[in-house]
Amino acid sequence: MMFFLLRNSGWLLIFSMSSGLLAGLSGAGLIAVINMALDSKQSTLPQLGKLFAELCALLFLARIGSAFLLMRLGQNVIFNLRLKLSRQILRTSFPHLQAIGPARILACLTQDIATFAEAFQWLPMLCVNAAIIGGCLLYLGWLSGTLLVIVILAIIVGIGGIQLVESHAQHRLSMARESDDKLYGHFRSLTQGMKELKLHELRRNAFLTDRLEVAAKNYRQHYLQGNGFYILAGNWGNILFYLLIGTALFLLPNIREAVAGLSTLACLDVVKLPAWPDMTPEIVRGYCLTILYMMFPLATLMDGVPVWVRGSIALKKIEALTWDSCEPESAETSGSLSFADPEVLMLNGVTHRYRREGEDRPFTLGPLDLTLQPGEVVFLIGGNGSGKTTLALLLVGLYVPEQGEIRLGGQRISETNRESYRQQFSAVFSDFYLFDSLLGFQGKELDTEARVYLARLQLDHKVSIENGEFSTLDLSQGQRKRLALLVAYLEDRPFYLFDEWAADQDPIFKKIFYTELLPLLKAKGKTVIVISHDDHYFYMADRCLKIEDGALKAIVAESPIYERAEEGLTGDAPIVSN
Ligand SMILES: Nc1ncnc2c1ncn2[C@@H]1O[C@H](COP(=O)(O)OP(=O)(O)OP(=O)(O)O)[C@@H](O)[C@H]1O
Repeated sequence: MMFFLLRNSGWLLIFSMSSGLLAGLSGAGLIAVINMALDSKQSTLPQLGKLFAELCALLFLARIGSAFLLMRLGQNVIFNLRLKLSRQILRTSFPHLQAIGPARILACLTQDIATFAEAFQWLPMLCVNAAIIGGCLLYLGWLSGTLLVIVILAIIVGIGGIQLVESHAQHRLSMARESDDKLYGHFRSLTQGMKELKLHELRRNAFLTDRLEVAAKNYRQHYLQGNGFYILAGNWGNILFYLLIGTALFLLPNIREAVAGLSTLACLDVVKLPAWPDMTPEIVRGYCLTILYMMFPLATLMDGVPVWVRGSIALKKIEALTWDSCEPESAETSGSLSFADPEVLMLNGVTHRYRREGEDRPFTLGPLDLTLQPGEVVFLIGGNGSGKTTLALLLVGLYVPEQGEIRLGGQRISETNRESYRQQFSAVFSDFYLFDSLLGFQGKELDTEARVYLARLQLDHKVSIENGEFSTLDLSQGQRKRLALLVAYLEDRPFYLFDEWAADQDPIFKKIFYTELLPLLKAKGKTVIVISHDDHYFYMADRCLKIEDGALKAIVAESPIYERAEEGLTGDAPIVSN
């Protein structure tokens, strides 16, 4: 974690740490002055008082400086991390994001960053307290080298004990974090499957007890064990300091007598034993004061260690989400080749395969060849799981063909121009997402233009648009899909893809979609790919392509399904004729 900080804001970290060190040294200096004042004559008190006031001011300024700098550093790092992570997610290939899964990504964006931020809130305290302890040790060394050795030995024993439990604690906290991922997945099911859970008591109970409760229990268990070890370690360190005070107060002043008594008992030669320091009352008082003064920083340090460890685990977790950030952030930076529209789109021998663990026969789409002409309306039809959406994702460039190639206007689509290629498509997927404003659109006439489409899509009585913001998104699924269509219209791109767009529309709007909106796009020279199960409207397509188990078949005019559609519906007259 420290390397991460140094990499990101090295100078700020160095300044804040130096300031923390100054605070620590001034704190230790204050103890020394107090100790001297307790023992000094009346005549030296004014000088000591002046020194005391100066050290107080220095401590105040250094602590504030260090805390502010570290707070700023922390917030800078969190800000950068949030943006970097979001950018990385957007640059990661779509299949990789699918493989990671939304629960893990969400846990990373919320939980891990929050834990990391929490660790940062401790950082100022950790640094200042570490510096205070350092300063106190220096003062102890100045008081008596022997006492410093004893304290350092105690610290080594303390740290040894802490190390002993730390690996266990860290392991448990890592496991708690793993359980957290699972919990997030269940929380997603809880919020998204609300209706299904409410309607089925047995399912609800099974979900609560077998899934959510188990994951929550695991989390609690690992968290308690992990932090329990830290509590043990913290208190072990604490009691060690009382033992040190006891040693100085009761043992060391009588050490000669105690050693002599013991050696007589053991028949040892006392003269060969090392001489013990003279423990003057001033030294003992200074020593006890310093140890007492060190106890609070030490306890804070101990409390902060698990937070710091959790922060490190969160950071590792963030870094472990190996984003394959190979995609350029924007079409301009991708070294893109521009595509003049309208263009012919060709798929030659394109394949895509899903690999899933434990699956005997992975689904494979293709190899398939397909040519789409500008201004063509093509319907993609086929049974569930036949590969329509997979083909759609390949067409829009979200999936990269494993074999074969895609060409637009003769240009082969590769890593360098894929981002530009994707910008040629407007799509409404069956699992579309609707933003609450017209993000990424510019122009003074945007609201006016959008309002025209709102009226055409019969949404103007439900939604209004002001400065590109929709007044509401609390709409039915069909209405929300119409808004998504409006956004697609405004994008005005050469290729349109609708994945079962009409599935949620009522018969009247279905008819408007197939008989008016699609011909309008065709008239504008757009290439339109429509995934549809509405065989009543297949006659509106220039071509119908059927997918069966990943293989593409063109349905020619003589095909029964096409004929049936043509026979049944040639009488449908468009409602709007422009
Ligand atoms: N992300 C994925 N990982 C693994 N397998 C997948 C994934 N997405 C789809 N599949 C599998 O690929 C096959 C084709 O899926 P696809 O979604 O393309 O079908 P579809 O024709 O659009 O179906 P539907 O009409 O039900 O939407 C299915 O067998 C599906 O289980």
